[in-house]
Amino acid sequence: MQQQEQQAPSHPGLFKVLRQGDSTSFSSKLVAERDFKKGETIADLTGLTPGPKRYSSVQISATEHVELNSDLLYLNHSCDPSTYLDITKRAIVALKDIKQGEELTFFYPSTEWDMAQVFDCWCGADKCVGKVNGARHTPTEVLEQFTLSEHIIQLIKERDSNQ
Ligand SMILES: C[S@@+](CC[C@H](N)C(=O)[O-])C[C@H]1O[C@@H](n2cnc3c(N)ncnc32)[C@H](O)[C@@H]1O
Repeated sequence: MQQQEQQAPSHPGLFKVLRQGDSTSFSSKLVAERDFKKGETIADLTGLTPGPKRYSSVQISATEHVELNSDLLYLNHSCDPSTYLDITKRAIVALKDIKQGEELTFFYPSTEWDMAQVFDCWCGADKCVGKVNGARHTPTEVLEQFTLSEHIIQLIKERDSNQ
């Protein structure tokens, strides 16, 4: 899905898009509209549609990618993420207690093996990985610090057994 222009919020009361910059700066973000407890399901992932790998897609298996078709498009990457995408349960889940107004983020290599759009991370976390290009390009000891999707765990095993 392309950048959304002033559409009705997809998840009112849960999170909203904070639009900033222009469409080429990719600087908009998603913020919580209420508090969430660690482990809480923030929302189910519904309305997913299959498609090619793109900057906006999420990988759901070794070979499949989907578009989120909601404000979740604006979920940025962080190396100290506040959420993870539980691909098995099709849900976005809080990784820590989140306060209203805080940004919702996830660790992109937790779902993405080899990303379509590589970028230098702006998160500033102590353990920031720097260049974000997908789990394929990230050392196993770094990935092991994060909550990862089953398909990424499997792909890491295959990579490491071939070395
Ligand atoms: C699906 S978009 C996320 C929403 C995006 N911020 C926007 O305004 O459209 C993914 C893109 O956002 C940017 N992005 C997300 N997280 C980032 C981060 N931690 N550091 C730098 N750029 C990031 C990158 O350009 C990435 O390819």
